[in-house]
Amino acid sequence: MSTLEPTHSFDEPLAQIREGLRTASSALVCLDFDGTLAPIVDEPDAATITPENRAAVAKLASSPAIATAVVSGRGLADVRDRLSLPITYAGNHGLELYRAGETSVHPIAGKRASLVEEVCATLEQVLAPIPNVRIENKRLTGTVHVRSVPESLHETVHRTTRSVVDHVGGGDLETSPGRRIVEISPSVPWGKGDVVSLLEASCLGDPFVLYIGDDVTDESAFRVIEPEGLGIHVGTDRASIASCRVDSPTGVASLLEWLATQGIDELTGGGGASARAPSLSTTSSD
Ligand SMILES: O=P(O)(O)OC[C@H]1O[C@H](O[C@H]2O[C@H](CO)[C@@H](O)[C@H](O)[C@H]2O)[C@H](O)[C@@H](O)[C@@H]1O
Repeated sequence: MSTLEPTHSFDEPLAQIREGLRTASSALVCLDFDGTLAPIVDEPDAATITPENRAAVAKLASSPAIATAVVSGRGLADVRDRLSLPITYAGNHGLELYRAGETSVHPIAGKRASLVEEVCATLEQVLAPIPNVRIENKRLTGTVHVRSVPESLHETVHRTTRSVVDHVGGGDLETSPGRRIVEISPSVPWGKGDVVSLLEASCLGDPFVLYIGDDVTDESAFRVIEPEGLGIHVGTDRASIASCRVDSPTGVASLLEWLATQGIDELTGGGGASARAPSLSTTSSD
């Protein structure tokens, strides 16, 4: 288990990325959206990728040597609209995937969308008295937001959500935690880690894989890519199994900008445009 403290020199993770890129035939860069490319905000609809992150992802997308994917808990159409860049997108924690012009949906999740719909509709009614609670129906999954709900009512929201999910879903749906949210998903053994493995398997040769994310659902992706690849946790508010971290979406932009310039040169053996080294730090193990 990793802890957030102490942080060490920035040279070690960068050296690992350089080495990984130098010895790989391709690279896969996977990015979470909320809290990674976009700062966390109170209103989910208002989340926006920072201009720096957009510019860096666009640069990465233009490199044939690097496959870039956004892997989000948001619905696929929602997250695609928020970037509108020609890359791969996995929505609903990997239950739906858009790549090379084609969309695929996890077959069991597709069949359980009506249950998610029913849970969301029920929660809209039973949670109506809770101030500022927000229910996001993402078709294959749902999210109950408590960020703006008074702290004293969080436990009520969590308990009510679990109870409705058990009642309507009867074992076909489950709940899991996120950043001031309760996620409602089909109980299938498929998450961000699985979709990242799928993307890795379809890369040319033996790719170097980087995954950058801030939320608990990103941990499954860190688990599948390390130690050959590198997991980068965004934030300072909780422990992560990722061996490296940056402190905010601003730090993510520096790293992506570095990847899109010097990183591509390491991968392709180019001469090297220089970019300022990003502020990466390693996290030590307990
Ligand atoms: O996997 P992600 O792309 O990080 O998506 C996870 C959830 O992100 C969104 O909620 C989070 O961001 C909101 C906007 O900043 C914030 O208000 C909320 O508290 C966060 O949990 C999104 O609304 C969810 O659907 C995603 O599952």
